[in-house]
Amino acid sequence: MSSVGWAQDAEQQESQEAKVLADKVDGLELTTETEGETGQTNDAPTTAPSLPIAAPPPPAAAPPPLVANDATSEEGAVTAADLSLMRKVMRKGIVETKNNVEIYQKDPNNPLYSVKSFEALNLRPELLRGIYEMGFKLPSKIQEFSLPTLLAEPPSNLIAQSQSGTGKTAAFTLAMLSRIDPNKKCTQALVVSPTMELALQTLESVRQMGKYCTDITIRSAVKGDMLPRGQQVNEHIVIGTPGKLVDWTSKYKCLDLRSCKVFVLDEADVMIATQGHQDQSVRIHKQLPKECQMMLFSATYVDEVVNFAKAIFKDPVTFRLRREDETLKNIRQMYVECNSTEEKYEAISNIFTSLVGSAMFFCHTKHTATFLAKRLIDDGYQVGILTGDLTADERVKVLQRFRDGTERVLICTNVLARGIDVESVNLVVNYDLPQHYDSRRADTETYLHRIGRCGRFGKTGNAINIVDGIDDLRILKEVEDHFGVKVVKLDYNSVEDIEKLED
Ligand SMILES: Nc1ncnc2c1ncn2[C@@H]1O[C@H](COP(=O)(O)OP(=O)(O)OP(=O)(O)O)[C@@H](O)[C@H]1O
Repeated sequence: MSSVGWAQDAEQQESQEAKVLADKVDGLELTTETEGETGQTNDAPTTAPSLPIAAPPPPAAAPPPLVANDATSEEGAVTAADLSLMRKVMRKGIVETKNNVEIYQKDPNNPLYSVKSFEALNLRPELLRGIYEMGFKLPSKIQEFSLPTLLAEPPSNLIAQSQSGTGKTAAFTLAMLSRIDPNKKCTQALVVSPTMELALQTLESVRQMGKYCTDITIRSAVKGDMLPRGQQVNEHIVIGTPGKLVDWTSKYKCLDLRSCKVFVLDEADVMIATQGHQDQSVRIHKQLPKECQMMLFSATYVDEVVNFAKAIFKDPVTFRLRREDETLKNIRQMYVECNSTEEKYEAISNIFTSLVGSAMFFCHTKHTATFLAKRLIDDGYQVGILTGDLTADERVKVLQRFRDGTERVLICTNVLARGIDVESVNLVVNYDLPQHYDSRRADTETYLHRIGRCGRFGKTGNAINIVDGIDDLRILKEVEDHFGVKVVKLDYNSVEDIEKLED
């Protein structure tokens, strides 16, 4: 779904998806929103939309009491011994995590490694104050590499790849904040994100890093944001989704990009690879001045996407990873073999029972996510569910509850596969393996992004794939071959394999 081929025509894609998935693949906000949601209105002014401020996540090592199914099964997909192994592995991960970052930042082969300090990157004192207050000590590799490139004069365009959770957001945020001239009251930087959740999360990161740049203004442009009729956006930084930004720039003409100096395409590969997003991104791009600096970031890129980007963005500096470096060693990848939907459910409820920390369970469709959430809730488990079916307000609330630790399990679709950063998440479960439903091949990019919701910035993470049948085993094998990794079967006999995974 995420990369149906960037050259594929939108109609063809829609009809294929309609045929293949009656209940619709969820994950990307492709459509232009309805006028009521998007347009200018005569409603009370909402120029500064109230946005959630991320609360610090609860300590991961203090799991709340389990709700139901506390007894572990002795038979079936996951045995009691497997579960106790998993609990042990997860607990061990939480203890190790505390010391990981400092160790990793001294290892030249690690993506968090750096030789320079933030001071040596010539950042403004206000920005240094902001990032030190966030607890950052040293830059990661992508920050150390990209910031000097992005801040050099004349500005260069950049296409950058770095593993999930290695600080790409801070890299472009610091560059963007450095380039704003607060004396000019107009939009000077635009960030385009594939989903509302990611746009709002980025907004919050920019707020935190820019906390001491008090003269810089920021706003979102996502589903539910409205402007009073006739009002123009004049915030220095605007962060939004493509549909809303196209509406504001082309339809309502309330966002003028002629003074924009920085354009960030976050999750650039999916923005280019998905036809609807590509069209919208190109439309926005056309309104930017020629000299506007382009910054493209993602954890995954296929060659066609990079070639397309290189053709559009003038002389970009490119920073790519080798395939074998794309996966993070601090995420243990495992699988559980099941033989029916019933066994899948049993595995899921057992995993729930052994949970330490927080988890995201990924389903391919809204329909499956709803089914799974309902069944778990009926059985007494406390879970959150987030799919594209919810209203903007509901989505914000559900994610906030998960960040706060009110629910420790969030059942979701690919809407949350990319970019979402919730510190307490130490387990990702693929209830459905990510695949391209047209070709039935593994969707390796989505796989990487999904598992990247844990194991962030040096933390230890666990990914469990629920495998049901021969097709799933084949998909898992494709994942292994693509990344050159071993996904270990979760059973008691593989304890050594599992513990070895991150050594
Ligand atoms: N230099 C740093 N020191 C400590 N923590 C950092 C540093 N840079 C970023 N972080 C933290 O690491 C986490 C992951 O960063 P971020 O979300 O930017 O990763 P990313 O590379 O954009 O991931 P993804 O590919 O999933 O979008 C965040 O919580 C962020 O605050």
